[in-house]
Amino acid sequence: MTNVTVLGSGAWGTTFGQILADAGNDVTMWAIEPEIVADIRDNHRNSYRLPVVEKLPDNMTATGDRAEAVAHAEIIIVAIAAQFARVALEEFRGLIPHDAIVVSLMKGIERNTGKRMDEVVREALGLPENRFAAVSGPNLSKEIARREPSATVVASVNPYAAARVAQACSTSYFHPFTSTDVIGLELCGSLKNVVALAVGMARGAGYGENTAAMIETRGLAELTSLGKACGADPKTFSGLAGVGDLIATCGSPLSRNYTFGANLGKGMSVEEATKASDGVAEGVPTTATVVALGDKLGVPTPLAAAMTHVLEDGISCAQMLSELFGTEITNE
Ligand SMILES: NC(=O)C1=CN([C@@H]2O[C@H](COP(=O)(O)OP(=O)(O)OC[C@H]3O[C@@H](n4cnc5c(N)ncnc54)[C@H](OP(=O)(O)O)[C@@H]3O)[C@@H](O)[C@H]2O)C=CC1
Ligand SMILES: O=C(CO)COP(=O)(O)O
Repeated sequence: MTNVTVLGSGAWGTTFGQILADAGNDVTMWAIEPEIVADIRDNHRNSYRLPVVEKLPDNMTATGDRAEAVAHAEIIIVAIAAQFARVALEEFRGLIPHDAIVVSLMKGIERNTGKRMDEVVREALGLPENRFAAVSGPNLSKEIARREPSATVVASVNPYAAARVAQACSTSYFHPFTSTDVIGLELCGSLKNVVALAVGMARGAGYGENTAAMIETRGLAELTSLGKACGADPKTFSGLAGVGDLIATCGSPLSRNYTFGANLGKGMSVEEATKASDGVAEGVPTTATVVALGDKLGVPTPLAAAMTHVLEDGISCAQMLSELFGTEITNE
């Protein structure tokens, strides 16, 4: 049994808390909103962010007090919307036990710095690399909340930390694999959201399997070249966190990114799609950072570039696809 604290009680944070509790750990959820804290602590529910679960496990509680939340934590999980992670975590600096492992579940890139979540978490908390792990994979929260079988990847440069986190979140329905490729894992999770926005948009506009497969495959190629240029292990891109998550996210209306894109494809504006979204669609703020990263590293990112024109200039799905093709015939 391990004391685990989850910072952020959104859909995935709460679901992951349930996994950890099912695995036999004592779980403390932290949320910024007092009514979410009270709901989890007193009613064993999170009716605000995860109403699909009727009763959360008994070994799962909540607090809104930062110091109390992390005081006895051996593992601290971070599941906060990526653009707010830094500001939220800076409040925990100095409160984290000196030997706790900190784990990011987040899938996004910080908009004003272009930094990955491993970098943001470590900078905000002053955390050494060997106490950080990232978790990413095809993990649609609502399916896992219903305890449907699924798998994920836990990556850390410290194999002991990865194994410890994997052990803590291993249940009969949730199977973690380990990896040392933190950069690859972070990029897979962040970039597949951009691809899911585009696939969702094509679906919303009424296009079928060929168009979806074309966007997914070109998106994977983009993700792989950018990842390689950042120093990721190319094998990660064909694994669960890469192709696996791409298949899940691009194929499901349970994905907020897919749904956001689908709403754009049906004719909603970015503002309307944001209002309609059931939680954070991380691909939206991440798309422009992908283009900037590609520019910096000299890697073409035609899909992300076309999607920035959707998000910033409101171009249609047909225009986005025509931008993606370009005018030249090239080698695949
Ligand atoms: N849902 C999923 O299926 C999966 C999600 N992820 C990733 O996990 C991360 C969290 O996703 P998810 O839980 O689903 O998102 P939700 O939209 O359900 O929740 C977002 C969370 O961020 C918190 N938050 C936002 N701003 C702040 C702030 N300033 N300070 C503190 N907390 C803040 C919210 O708090 P509050 O509720 O109080 O507003 C909430 O707990 C994302 O990066 C996502 O990509 C990864 C795998 C699967
Ligand atoms: O990352 C996810 C599935 O692996 C969840 O995707 P969304 O954030 O688009 O809902």
